[in-house]
Amino acid sequence: MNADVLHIAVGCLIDGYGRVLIARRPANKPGGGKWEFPGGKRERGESIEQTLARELDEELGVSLRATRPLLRFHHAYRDRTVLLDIHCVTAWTGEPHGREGQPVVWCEPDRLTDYDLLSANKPIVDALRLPDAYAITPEPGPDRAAFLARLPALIERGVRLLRLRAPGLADPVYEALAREVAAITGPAGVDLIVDREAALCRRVGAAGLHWPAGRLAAVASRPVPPDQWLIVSCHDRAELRQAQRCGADAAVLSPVRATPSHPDAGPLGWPGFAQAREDVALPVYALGGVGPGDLENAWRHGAQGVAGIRAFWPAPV
Ligand SMILES: Nc1nc2c([nH]c(=O)n2[C@@H]2O[C@H](COP(=O)(O)OP(=O)(O)OP(=O)(O)O)[C@@H](O)[C@H]2O)c(=O)[nH]1
Ligand SMILES: [Mg+2]
Repeated sequence: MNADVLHIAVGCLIDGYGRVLIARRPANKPGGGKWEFPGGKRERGESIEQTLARELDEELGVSLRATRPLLRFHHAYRDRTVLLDIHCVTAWTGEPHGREGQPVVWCEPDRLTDYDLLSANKPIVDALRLPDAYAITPEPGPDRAAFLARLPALIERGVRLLRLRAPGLADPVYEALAREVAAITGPAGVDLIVDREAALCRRVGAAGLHWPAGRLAAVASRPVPPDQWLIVSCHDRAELRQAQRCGADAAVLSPVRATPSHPDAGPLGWPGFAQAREDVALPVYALGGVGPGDLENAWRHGAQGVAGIRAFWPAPV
């Protein structure tokens, strides 16, 4: 690693209510007065896990018990470049407090944007707000009532992010169905992600838009406002990087394994997945022959979580 790059261990403590701990940086440090996730610089001879443990002890007075990687990316500030190595911390001992006199706050992920965070932290906030599963619908088929009747079971299973994928439907038919799906998912707190036009996303009251990488590359600017998700389908590192440049919030990278729906696409495998998503400042879901049972493995390979159709979609009721 370049010696001029500061390697930083960052810890996102998550409590039993799903809240995250943030701290206010002292005025005399770079980015003073802004909010951050606790952490600090790796010292010579330390592993990044050791740095994380030391920094969270020094800054918060806690001992780590369970962590997992969340994101890892470079960010260039005007005066310094950092490699942020971000981990979720889900178990610890000790009561976290600002040991260096810094104010600390427990914050719901959706409220993090109310705080003036360090400017590198946008992807971290997105990763904390997004769930670890992204469910995608199969083609709805001719019986729309039967299709809609399967949604409650999906919600029951804890799905919080759902893409309505129906390439076989004409635009007006798709839009009408999207409204019906939104009427079920909205009250249940599920974020519905739609395909097609950004204006359709607004009209049906969806939470965001899903586009293939090529479509995003062809427009001049991000097609949705900051309060709607923009999730992009990618198949390699170049597409992920481009999605990041074009202002995407998250990506789906596929196929991890060969699937019946895409038998000809060469699978990435987990090492290929990890390599392609390395140093991309976006939460990236793994797609293609994976499901909830792959979650731990997906995290270890740099994924936000798993995405899929078959693995999530309940059997007909
Ligand atoms: N801890 C932390 N650092 C971050 C975050 N985001 C981000 O860009 N950084 C950058 O990473 C670097 C972290 O350095 P730090 O000041 O926390 O380092 P430290 O705890 O070792 O402080 P020290 O220099 O007083 O010993 C800073 O340049 C900071 O701007 C974040 O969320 N948490
Ligand atoms: Mg620090």
